[in-house]
Formats: sequence, structure tokens, C-alpha cells
Amino acid sequence: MRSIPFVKLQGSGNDFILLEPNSRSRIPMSKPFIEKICDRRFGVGADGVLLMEASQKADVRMRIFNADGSEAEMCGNGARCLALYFFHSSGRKAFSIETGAGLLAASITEDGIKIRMTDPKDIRLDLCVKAAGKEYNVDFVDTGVPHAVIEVSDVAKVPVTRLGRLLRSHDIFSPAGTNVDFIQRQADGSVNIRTYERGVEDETLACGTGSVAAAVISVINHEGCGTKPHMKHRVCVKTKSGDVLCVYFTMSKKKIFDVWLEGQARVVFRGKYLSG
Ligand SMILES: N[C@H](CCC[C@H](N)C(=O)O)C(=O)O
Repeated sequence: MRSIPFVKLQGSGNDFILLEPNSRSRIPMSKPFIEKICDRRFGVGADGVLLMEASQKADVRMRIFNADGSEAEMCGNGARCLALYFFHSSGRKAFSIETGAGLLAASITEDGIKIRMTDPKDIRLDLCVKAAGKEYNVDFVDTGVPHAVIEVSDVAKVPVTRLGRLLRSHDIFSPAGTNVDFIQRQADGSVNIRTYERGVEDETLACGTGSVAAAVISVINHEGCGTKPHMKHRVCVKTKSGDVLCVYFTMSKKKIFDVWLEGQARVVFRGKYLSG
């Protein structure tokens, strides 16, 4: 029986187990271990596991494992949670984070935690995706991890788990698969979002990279692709948990850069996981 110290954190309801640096050396990050510790009845329960490691390129390296044991390139809400932990443990309010998708910058502000995300890439608009006998108009963007975005008239009515599961594994997104975001743009330009997350294989209460994808696609579809040089955008994204994430970015001649994700994160509890 091994006692593994951890910190449980959540960013807008997207929750993570952060394994304290000194505890990691004793455990193999195997799929069975991650599935068990993330199980909401037999384990601690979380959407994923975060590891902090030493980095040659940044102040810290973040690795993110989804609840099904798969390792993802990056995690926006996970980065916000890790930033909060790093601030509590180091007192620093600004630092860099290395991820599988590239370098992030984190800063702690009075409004919450801001993460400079990687620039969106591989934008593909108006994909016609056939699934279960229906056709869906899908936009795709990689915001550090892949996201398929579908605009709907009312997110509350979307069968997110059923439809998300269908689209998540569609051939058009193989072999990596994709996260699936259903978005509803409001009259004021804000966006309501619900996300089916790859690797959690269910709807989560919030998704950071998904909120960035929603903001970028919503602006492209409704305000155009940056006709004016260096247009700055701020999009409020209301998540399933009710928390609002703010996404800031600059768009110029189809290039999108200087992307920031801002919102609250909390330490929920500290504990010791007894791994049998
Ligand atoms: N499930 C995602 C990784 C976590 C992304 C999400 N939790 C976020 O906040 O960005 C994937 O496998 O692509």
C-alpha cells in the first residue's frame, strides 16, 4: 500500500489531481493507475491528472493525463490550476510553463489566472460531417489540442454525450480524435459552450482550450477573418458550470495570436491517495 500525496484543484469545474513533485518518483503513470485515481467512486475522482516536472525551456513543465489514462498535449484549465499551485508554493505571480503543445505564460491577477495559450492552428471551416444519418456543419481548430466546434441555437438542448461521442471518433478527425464543443453565440457576442472531452469521454463542466476554440470560431464566423489589421477581441465564454472564462486574442489577416485565457481556479483539498 503506497501513500501518494496530491492536491485536488478545479478550474471552472474542470477538476484535476496534481501529484506533488516529491510523490511522483514512487509511482508509474500507468493507464490503470490514472483510471483508478480519477474514478469518482473508487478513487479520488477528477477529469485528469497533472504532473509538474523540471523543464530546460520554462520555469516548469506540465504534463496532463486524461481520466482514461491518455496523455494530452496540453490543457488550458489544467494550466490555470497548475499556475495557482505554483503561485501558492513559490509566491511567484508570473512564470512560464512548457507543455506538449508549446510554451505558455501564466500570470496571477486580481481577476483570476491568465494563461497565454499557444496560437490556434489548423483551422478548417464548414466541414460537412455525416454521423448517425445526419449531416453536421463543423469547424475545426487546434488550440493546443484538437477541437471540433458546432454552432447550435440552444446548447441546453444538445445531447452532448451522445453526439459528442459520435463526432469525437469520426474518421475525419482520425487518428487523434478530437474534443467536441457545442456553442451558442449571444447577441452581445458572448458564447455559451458545452464540451465533450476526448479522454474524459464525457461532458465536462468547462474546457479551457475548448473555450478558446469557441471564441475564435465564433468571431471568425460572425465578424470575419481579420479584415482590419491587428483587431483585438475579448470574448466571454459561459461554461456548463456557470463560470465565465474570458478569451482575449488579436486577429490580423487570418492570423490569430497573443491568445489569453482568464478565469478562476481553486485548491479544493489536499490528501493522500492509498494506492494498493
Ligand atoms: N481532454 C483534452 C485535454 C484537456 C483539455 C481541457 N481540459 C482544457 O481545459 O483545455 C484532450 O485530450 O484533448
